Amino acid sequence: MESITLQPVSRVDGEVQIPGSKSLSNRILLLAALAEGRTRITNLLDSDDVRHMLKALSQLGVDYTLSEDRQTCTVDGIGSAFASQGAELFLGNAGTAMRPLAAALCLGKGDFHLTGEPRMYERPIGDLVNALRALGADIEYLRDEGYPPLRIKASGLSGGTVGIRGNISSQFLTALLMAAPLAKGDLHIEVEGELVSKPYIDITLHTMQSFGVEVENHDYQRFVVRGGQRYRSPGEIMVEGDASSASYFLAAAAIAGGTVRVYGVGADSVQGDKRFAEVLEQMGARVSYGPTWIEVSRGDLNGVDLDLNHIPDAAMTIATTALFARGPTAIRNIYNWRVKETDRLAAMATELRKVGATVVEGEDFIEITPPAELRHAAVDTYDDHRMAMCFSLVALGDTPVTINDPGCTAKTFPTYFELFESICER
Ligand SMILES: O=C(O)C1=C[C@@H](OP(=O)(O)O)[C@@H](O)[C@H](O)C1
Ligand SMILES: C=C(OP(=O)(O)O)C(=O)O
Repeated sequence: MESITLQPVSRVDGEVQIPGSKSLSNRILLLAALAEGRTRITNLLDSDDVRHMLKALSQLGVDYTLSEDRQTCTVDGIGSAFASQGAELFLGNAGTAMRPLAAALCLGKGDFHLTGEPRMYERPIGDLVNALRALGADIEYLRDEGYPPLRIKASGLSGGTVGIRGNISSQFLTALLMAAPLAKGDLHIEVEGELVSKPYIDITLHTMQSFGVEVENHDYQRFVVRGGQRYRSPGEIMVEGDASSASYFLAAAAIAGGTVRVYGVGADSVQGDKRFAEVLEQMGARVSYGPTWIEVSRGDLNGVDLDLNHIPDAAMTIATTALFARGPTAIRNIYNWRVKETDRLAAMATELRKVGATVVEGEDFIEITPPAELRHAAVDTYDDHRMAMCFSLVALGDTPVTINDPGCTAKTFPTYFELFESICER
């Protein structure tokens, strides 16, 4: 389908079970593959990013079985690093596959090519490659210096002390941390500069702990991981619902509730994006929590001025929620929006203007002043699932919205538009 037009929605109400977290699904799959023993994973996300990880693991010789709905996966861990000759792994545009696999593959033996979609070749990986090279890895850039595709000739990683820059993507640190226990010696990792997207490191440490590995965390500045270890299967592990995916439903309730309750992510969630609900509350929505759910009801929304570096994905949802607030909203410290699925700062500014907002786009911030009346526009989505999902919220005003290429939500949320419809009243 080329585009979808959502007619104006007068009210939203209901309950939604949010599909599994992308971040947890891909971490758990990788660690289950490396671990000793069999792991039964439930509530796995079925989306493009996860399919890329699954296919890569299969090419690397990992045996697993999937249920018919692909949400239960039993993985037979190999109990060591990967060994393979000439594997070419196509990882689409999945950062959670590219970065962690690049590090994990260096641990083993063999020759690997990591490829992806054109946009993946514009997403930086140089900081991670530099750190891996310092630990003895042989990695070659096959096109542009600092970007995939990569060729890795693996022969193991040494221990030692290594620096990693933190200001572009936390996924570089995540990748090093997850590889570290299988390095030959103890690894001391020092974060250089600001660490962005910090809560994703908690997801990493939590997942490693589920697979039997403890990490010394010195205030997110220095990490120590003992080398020569193995991951151990926890037996069974359930993937939480995706907190970033939940943000669209919670925002819809804040704008046009009724009340919406999302199940799968709640107060007990390990995902930083659960804190999106706090931002809605600051804007004026009513929010309540259970251990595994969050509920939001409509409020009179006011604009906010916030540093949302800790929730970069859910922060995009605030940009379109801002269309329904009184006064301007500023979202700050989000430079790395520019190196994700698209340049999200530029894309967001362009499309918000199309629906009538006044927008200031800074190098690392965006300021949005809502229009008196929203305009019907055909919104371009730039092959970015979050652009498509964020702009669906425009239908909560009095005008329709047309979303071009809605199928791009398949990266993390293939069933998004169906579930969104399930809470809409017209
Ligand atoms: O580690 C992860 O699972 C992720 C980390 C974040 O990326 P950055 O660390 O690049 O901001 C986030 O945007 C991405 O969707 C998932
Ligand atoms: C930035 C994102 O994805 P990735 O895991 O590819 O970095 C995202 O899902 O918003």
